[in-house]
Amino acid sequence: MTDDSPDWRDALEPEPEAAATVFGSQLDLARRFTENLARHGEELGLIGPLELPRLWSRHVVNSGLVAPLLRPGRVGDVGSGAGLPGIVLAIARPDVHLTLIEPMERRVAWLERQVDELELQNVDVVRARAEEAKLKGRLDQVSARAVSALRTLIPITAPLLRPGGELVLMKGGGVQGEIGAAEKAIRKYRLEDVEVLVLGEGVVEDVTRVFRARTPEA
Ligand SMILES: C[S@@+](CC[C@H](N)C(=O)[O-])C[C@H]1O[C@@H](n2cnc3c(N)ncnc32)[C@H](O)[C@@H]1O
Repeated sequence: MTDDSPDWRDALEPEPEAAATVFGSQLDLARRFTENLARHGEELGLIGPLELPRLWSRHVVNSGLVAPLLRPGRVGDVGSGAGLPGIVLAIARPDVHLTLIEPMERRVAWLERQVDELELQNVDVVRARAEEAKLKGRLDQVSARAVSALRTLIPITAPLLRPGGELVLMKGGGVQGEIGAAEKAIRKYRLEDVEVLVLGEGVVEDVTRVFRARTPEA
C-alpha cells in the first residue's frame, strides 16, 4: 500500500492487455465501471473480499468476451447483480439494448446508479425475478452468469425468449455435466443447436464458457 492511494486501488488487478482487445473504443467506460466496482463492490456486498486482484480478468474481461455473440436487438441479463455481464455487455455493445433483470433492491439501486453515472443509453433495469418479470416471449437473447445450474436456469430464462431467440449463458468448467442434468428442460423448451463455446483462448488465462441454444421458430 502507498500513502497516497486508497486501499481498493492498491488491491485492484492492473488492467490486463486483453482489456483493450475486448473493449476497443469502449475501454474508458469499462475502466470507469471496473473502478466503481473496485471502490464500492465489497461494502455493497456485490463482490467478495478476494475479488479485487482478479476483478479485471475473472469478471470484467471475462464478461466482455461474450459481447461479440450479441446481435442488435433486445437482450435480457438475468440476475445481473454487480452488473456482470449485463453492464459490461452494454458498455461493449452500444448497438444492443440490455434489460437487466434483478430482484434485490440494493443491487437494482447499484445497477441504476451505474447506468446514470456511465450515461448508458442502452440499458433498462427491471426489479423482478425472471419468472415474474413481464417479459415473456419478448427478448431476442438472454444472458446470465452465476445464477444457477442449467437444470433450473433454462426454465427461468427460455420463456423470456421470442421464437427463434437465443440463450447465451456463461458457465464454468462443469458445463457438460450441467447439460446432461438439464436434458429434461432442454427437451421441454425444445432448444435447438445446443452448443458450448469456449471464448478467449489465447487472449486471457481464464477462458469463458458459454452455453448457447435457440428456441424454435414459431
Ligand atoms: C451469485 S449472483 C451473480 C450476479 C452476477 N450475475 C455475477 O456474475 O456476478 C446471482 C444473482 O442472481 C439473482 N437472482 C437469483 N434468482 C433470480 C431469479 N429467479 N431471477 C432473476 N435474478 C435472480 C440474485 O439476486 C443475484 O443478484
